[in-house]
Amino acid sequence: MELGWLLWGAAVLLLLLLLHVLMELSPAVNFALRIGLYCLLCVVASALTVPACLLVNGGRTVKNMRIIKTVVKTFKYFFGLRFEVKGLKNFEVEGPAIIVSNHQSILDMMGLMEVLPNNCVQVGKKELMYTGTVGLIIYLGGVIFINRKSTTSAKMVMAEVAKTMATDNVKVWVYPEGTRNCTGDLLPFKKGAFHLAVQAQVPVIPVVYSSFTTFYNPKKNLFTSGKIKVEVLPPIETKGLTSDDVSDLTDKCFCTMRETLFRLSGRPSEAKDSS
Ligand SMILES: CCCCCCCCCCCCCCC(=O)SCCNC(=O)CCNC(=O)[C@H](O)C(C)(C)COP(=O)(O)OP(=O)(O)OC[C@H]1O[C@@H](n2cnc3c(N)ncnc32)[C@H](O)[C@@H]1OP(=O)(O)O
Ligand SMILES: CCCCCCCC/C=C\CCCCCCCC(=O)OC[C@@H](O)COP(=O)(O)O
Repeated sequence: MELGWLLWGAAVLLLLLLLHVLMELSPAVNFALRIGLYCLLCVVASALTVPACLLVNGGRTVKNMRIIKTVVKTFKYFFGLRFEVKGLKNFEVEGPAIIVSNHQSILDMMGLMEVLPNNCVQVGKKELMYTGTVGLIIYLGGVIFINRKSTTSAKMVMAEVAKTMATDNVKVWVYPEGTRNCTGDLLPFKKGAFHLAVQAQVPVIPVVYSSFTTFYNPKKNLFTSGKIKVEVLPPIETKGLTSDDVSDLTDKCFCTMRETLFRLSGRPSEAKDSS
């Protein structure tokens, strides 16, 4: 019996040593293992957090986000990530608001939880519901699911959210690029978030995360430790705006966020580029 345990111990040690050597030798193995660890953490942490959410809050509610946030905020220590946050005071608006931010990777969930204000739900693609325990925890957290393949259905869900935001007093977090983009720049913004803000007559609060490209790049199998700068920008008011103003509002927000992204990432702005 004792020899059996000893052999198991030796086997585990050998495996860890082998993984370490492979990680040192091959960037691809290093990347796959670190992403694998992140996914495993998400799956295991979700499985443990589901019962906590059910016991404390009884079912699907935005209040569960507080529990999820506490858990996810510990993940950064596994990957040597640091966050430098500025402008949290800008979240302190009276009542609901639309929060928009850039979306670079599945790692964004760590940055999201670093600054997430109370009573705030995210808009997510419906496919996330089918990711096992992760889908379950996201459902319990009150995430609003949209079908990106059907504009009509997505618009209907957003219109419903515009109606209930005020009564439920929730903030809604939208990734206006609509998909992940880790190029160090922004994709053109979809207009859903801005229609929502105008329909509900609530401010838009932009949040910008510096580019991950110095420490995370799937194409180059790069995933090391790193620092992420986060800035919560002043709210953009929408009182009195109509659907005719949505394009201008979208453009204004895009320009402000792009300028901030370049500044935070130490990249010269377009204006400086051309001079
Ligand atoms: C324990 C650990 C576990 C971890 C736990 C972590 C928990 C947190 C989970 C967080 C989940 C985060 C998930 C992130 C995502 O999934 S991002 C992807 C999904 N999100 C989005 O796509 C949002 C952004 N997209 C939009 O806003 C789109 O506009 C959308 C509403 C989806 C529609 O898209 P699409 O079909 O592509 O159409 P267009 O955008 O091109 O629009 C077409 C025309 O319609 C007009 N429009 C759009 N919306 C509206 C509206 N609400 N009302 C009226 N009109 C609307 C739009 O202006 C276009 O017309 P014009 O071209 O302007 O004439
Ligand atoms: C029974 C099924 C089991 C499935 C197991 C799947 C396990 C998944 C495990 C961990 C994943 C962690 C994900 C954390 C949440 C990430 C949310 C996110 O970033 O979604 C991407 C979405 O914004 C945009 O998607 P696309 O860029 O358009 O694509």
